[in-house]
Amino acid sequence: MDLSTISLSSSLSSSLNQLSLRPKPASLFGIFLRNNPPPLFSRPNHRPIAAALQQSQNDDFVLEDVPHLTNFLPNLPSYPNPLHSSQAYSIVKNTFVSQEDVVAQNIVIRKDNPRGVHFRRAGPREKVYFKPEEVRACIVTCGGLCPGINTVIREIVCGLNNMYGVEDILGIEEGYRGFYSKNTVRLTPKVVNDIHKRGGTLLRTSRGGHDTQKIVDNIADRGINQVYIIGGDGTQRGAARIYEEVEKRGLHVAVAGIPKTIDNDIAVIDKSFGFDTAVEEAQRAINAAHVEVESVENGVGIVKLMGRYSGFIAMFATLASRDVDCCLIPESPFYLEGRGGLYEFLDQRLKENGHLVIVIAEGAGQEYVAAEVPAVNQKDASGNKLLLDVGPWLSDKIKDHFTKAQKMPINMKYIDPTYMIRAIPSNAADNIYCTLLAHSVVHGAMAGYTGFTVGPVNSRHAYIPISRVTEKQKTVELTGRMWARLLASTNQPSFISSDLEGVVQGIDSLNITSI
Ligand SMILES: Nc1ncnc2c1ncn2[C@@H]1O[C@H](COP(=O)(O)OP(=O)(O)OP(=O)(O)O)[C@@H](O)[C@H]1O
Ligand SMILES: O=P(O)(O)OC[C@H]1O[C@](O)(CO)[C@@H](O)[C@@H]1O
Ligand SMILES: [Mg+2]
Repeated sequence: MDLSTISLSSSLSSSLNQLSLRPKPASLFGIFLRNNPPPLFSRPNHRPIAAALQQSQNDDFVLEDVPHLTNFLPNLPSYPNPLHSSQAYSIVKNTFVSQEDVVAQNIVIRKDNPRGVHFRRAGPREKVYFKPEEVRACIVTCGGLCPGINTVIREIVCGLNNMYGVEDILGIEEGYRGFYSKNTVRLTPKVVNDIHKRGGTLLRTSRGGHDTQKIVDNIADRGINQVYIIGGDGTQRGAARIYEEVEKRGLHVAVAGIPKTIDNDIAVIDKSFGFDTAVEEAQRAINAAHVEVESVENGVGIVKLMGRYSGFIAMFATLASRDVDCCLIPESPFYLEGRGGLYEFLDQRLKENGHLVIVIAEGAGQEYVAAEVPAVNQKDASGNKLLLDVGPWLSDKIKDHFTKAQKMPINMKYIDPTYMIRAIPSNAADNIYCTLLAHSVVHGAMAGYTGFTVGPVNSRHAYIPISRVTEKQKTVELTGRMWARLLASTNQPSFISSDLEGVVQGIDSLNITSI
């Protein structure tokens, strides 16, 4: 295959760019961090952390710390954590997380490896920086829907109330613009009691409308002193700007982000809440497609799943199903014609089995669709590029191939369950996950941390600088074992020609860590 005929999809080139040619020794990295802290890197305000940083001079232990209110309000008083007298927590052996407890970002290391990046462990601290009776908290939800948003809302409200005795909790309606264009709603354990059984968000959501000055003016005017922001990468960028403005104004306000997106494209954390529910629900659509196509002659099923820039839902739904013959994702190129192309594969698979199922992420193949339909280049209210609909495009291309080129009629069944999958309530596992997320973020804000997000890093919840989760979108690693497992399970072509394969393998053999 002539390499020049494969225009590297933007997602493939970004995948290959993932493998940066960065020198290994983390001591450079460690020194880099200490001398060039990320924007929200705070000066340590606790003796133990300073000691840890001192320690890092020796063994490249790097703490990516999160800001604390005392960084810019040094005389802020602290109080004993009310959990000291909580009946539920009184039997817990180590109720409080030590200031020295950190979570390692890399847990597969070798004896001589530097210890690398660590984050503060999430959880209750001995001291809090808010009197419960003085807390006025608010919760806002932004961006696309995802299973579990209501569970996070519920557990923030119940966590604040049951663990810390906080009564004054407000809901901001319809995303960021709700701060300055809507009345607030009061949230109590009674109001949120059963919302976890419903999909969507009790507070409604929106895109666009982020006006940092107007939002912070409103926070100050309303006397709000804790802000819980549930949203994806865009929302968290907005949360960072709110935190920076709050710090600039010297307000006693904790700003905390809870990462949310069905695409699971949030960096650093193991996975985003609702992702497992979405993968589970996608099985119903894939199964329906498989039943349809195996019940007719030459049945071809296409199921389009969400995944604007990252193909995690498509990849995991395919691996879970085992009824999928080909999975197409934004990160991996594919081409239709010629040796090793999709048509060749479909011809062969239809001859072998008489039916097949394709799963395609909505962000896959955009450059091919754009080559055939007038570019729209429209953006949504948040500035995200609107996708061209690759599902019907692929369905038509395959139908044309078989009816015109192969003179063989096929039975095409196209299913688009994208919104069905993200509008459902979270499953049991995600409900537990959402509860831990909500408790972690409440403990963090009460302990005076701010400008942070929260999530599991190697399955231990940690406080992560917002800049870390927004610096890049997490994408599927084409040279990773999970994608290899997928290729082995579907037996689909890799669509990476032998010429390019050499390049990708070469990068791999240099044992370059992908960022
Ligand atoms: N760079 C940014 N700075 C400030 N605010 C932003 C930024 N990017 C997005 N926002 C705001 O965050 C909110 C949500 O952003 P967006 O629509 O991109 O969804 P998201 O949070 O990325 O979630 P998802 O990807 O799951 O849909 C919007 O109100 C948008 O105005
Ligand atoms: O919610 P909207 O504006 O229809 O946008 C849909 C997009 O939102 C997401 O669900 C999350 O970003 C994407 O997977 C999808 O492309
Ligand atoms: Mg987003």
